[in-house]
Amino acid sequence: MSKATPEIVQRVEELRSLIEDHNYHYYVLDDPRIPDAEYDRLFRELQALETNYPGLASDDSPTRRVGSSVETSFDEVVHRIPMLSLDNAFSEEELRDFDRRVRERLGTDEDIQYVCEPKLDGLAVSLHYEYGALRTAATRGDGYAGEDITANIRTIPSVPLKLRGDDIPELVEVRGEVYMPKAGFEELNRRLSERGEKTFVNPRNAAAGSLRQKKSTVTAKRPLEMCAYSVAVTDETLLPDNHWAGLQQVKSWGFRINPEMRMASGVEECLAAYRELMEKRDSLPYEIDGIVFKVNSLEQQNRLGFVSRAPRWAIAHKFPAQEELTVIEDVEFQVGRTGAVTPVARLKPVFVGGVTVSNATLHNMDEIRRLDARIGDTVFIRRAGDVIPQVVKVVPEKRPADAREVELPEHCPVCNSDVIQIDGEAVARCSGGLYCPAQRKEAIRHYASRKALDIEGLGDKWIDILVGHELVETVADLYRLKKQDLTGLERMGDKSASNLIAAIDKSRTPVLWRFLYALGIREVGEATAKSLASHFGSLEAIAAADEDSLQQVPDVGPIVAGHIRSFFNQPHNQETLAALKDAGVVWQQEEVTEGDKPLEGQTWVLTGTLSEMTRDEAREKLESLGAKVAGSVSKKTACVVAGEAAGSKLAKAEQLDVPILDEPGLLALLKDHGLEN
Ligand SMILES: NC(=O)c1ccc[n+]([C@@H]2O[C@H](COP(=O)([O-])OP(=O)(O)OC[C@H]3O[C@@H](n4cnc5c(N)ncnc54)[C@H](O)[C@@H]3O)[C@@H](O)[C@H]2O)c1
Ligand SMILES: [Zn+2]
Repeated sequence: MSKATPEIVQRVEELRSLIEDHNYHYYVLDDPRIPDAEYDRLFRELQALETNYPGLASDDSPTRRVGSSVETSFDEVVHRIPMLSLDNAFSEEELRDFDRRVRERLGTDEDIQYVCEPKLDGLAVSLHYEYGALRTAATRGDGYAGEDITANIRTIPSVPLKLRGDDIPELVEVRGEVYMPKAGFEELNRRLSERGEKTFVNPRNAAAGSLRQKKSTVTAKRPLEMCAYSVAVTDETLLPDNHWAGLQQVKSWGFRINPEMRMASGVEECLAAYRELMEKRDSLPYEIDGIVFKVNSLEQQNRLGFVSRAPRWAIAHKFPAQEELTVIEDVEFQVGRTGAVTPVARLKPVFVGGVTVSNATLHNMDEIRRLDARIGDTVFIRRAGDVIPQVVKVVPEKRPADAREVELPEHCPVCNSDVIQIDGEAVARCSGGLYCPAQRKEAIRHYASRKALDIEGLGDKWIDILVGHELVETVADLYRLKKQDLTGLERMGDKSASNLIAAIDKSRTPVLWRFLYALGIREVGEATAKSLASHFGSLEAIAAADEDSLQQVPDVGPIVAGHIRSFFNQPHNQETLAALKDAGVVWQQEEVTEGDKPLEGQTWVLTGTLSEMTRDEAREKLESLGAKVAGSVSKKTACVVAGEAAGSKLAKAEQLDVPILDEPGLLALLKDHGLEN
């Protein structure tokens, strides 16, 4: 063995202090500064140096100790039996080595019986029960003493406060993992980020942060669960002689144990269990970062014993890391089909979660500001399962001097229309909705939809074909299509081509509100389109109105007015409207069209005096919605409109249980159907 050079001595010192520092951020602050994979590399580098240069070994080294000594406001709990860590295997080879060492130490060639347990990614807790009642709960801390978190533990529903069953030993210690299921983690982070608060990097840190709250009322609101994975009692004869049976005992006392747990005989079965669990990893409702193999026989466990920080009878075979560090090389903006302009980080390619990742979403500008992410920054990338990779954290210490802030582009990178960020909305949008190629299919789909121009047969399939063959770029192109353009396209027969052309043709004379709605202006739904149409009377008037005049219209507030204005301000949208006109599309201010008679088949009765309109006007309006207006009330009457001083007809309606509407009710109904007074 060679003697350590000064460089090596220095590196060992450096690694020790780095690791101590990372331990502090991870275990005490629950806010790691580097991903676990990165930490594990530093740890292994130190382990390797200490093995190669035994002269450098030291009891103070983090490789000999567990966790981090904690100085917190929690009371200290000294562990009766130390709470150790686990050795890791990162490859099949390392697992085989472990199994070989176990057999050598036990002096046997026979297959070892192992219990395979998912390695839940949370934090270890130790629970003490006296006479079956929960007394104290502690975190692992530095392995010898942890924090008293009894009040917080009590808020976790899967922790029994009293053990079930009869012959329970006087003193029982159950250990297990407290963790936060994936769904609860996503939800918690969503809530935190909405409030602009700091989010958790992963479910493990969220679980630790939640359990180590000063106020147990906060912990109670966090979705924590617990699974037991070991048990100890003062009198060992009271327990079965193997780990598996011990866990069944714990289960019978009312604890949850992990349902994926199984037995394996020999290392090959362990490796098979590893592969199977790995397959399942993404579909489990909680995060696991590997599988723990434990020698089942307690007698064998005792013979194997411990080294400084871990038992010799167990090992954690790790899964590929789901978090890694990389660098944001650039941020580009993508335009979605509804015009949302989304920042995407271009990354220095990094292998994470089993694949090479070179892009990650940054969601929106608020998220970038919350993370304080800049181009050039070193960041944590997280890729768990099929979820799109996310930037979860910036490492501020690694920010280069020339890091650049991310700016929202003023113009759509696809169509060059203005990008609009409305106050109070997180998402920025391209305002060239009618023209923008990124929004093309969605714009056509909306234009043709039932409530808009109702072009029968123009569904996703046709839209894909028409756009794919570049026959249609904007909705105006629909009206230039000829049958011969369509026949022969992907299985489209003569008949369906003729039908489509006919359906498009039928849509040339829409009523104004439908046309307005069909334009797909953000936040202009059916009701708003109706209000706008009846208020302004023509598209030209709406296009020319300023934000103040737009806000005169009921249900148009500043946000909607902003969207309308920016839509009509876009030259490309104006061109498309002109092209529609050229193509012979005429929109008309006719209030109710054939087929849009919501009161069809109903008989209404008017009684009493109305203040806002005459009875004749009310009758006309109801008739325009399809109602028949009659003079007397019967069981068949759909509704009676009762104004001031209504008399016998109202009484009759009440007697017959016919619905009654007062004047404000009538006005609201008419307004809903675009009939303003
Ligand atoms: N990113 C950082 O800065 C940083 C710092 C310190 C530690 N870490 C990470 O923490 C880990 C090392 O910490 P560790 O000492 O807690 O070891 P560990 O997490 O690798 O293994 C021990 C722990 O596994 C857990 N566990 C889950 N299921 C279990 C089961 N069925 N049986 C027994 N234990 C089970 C227990 O909480 C136990 O304490 C590494 O993954 C390391 O990357 C990261
Ligand atoms: Zn655009």
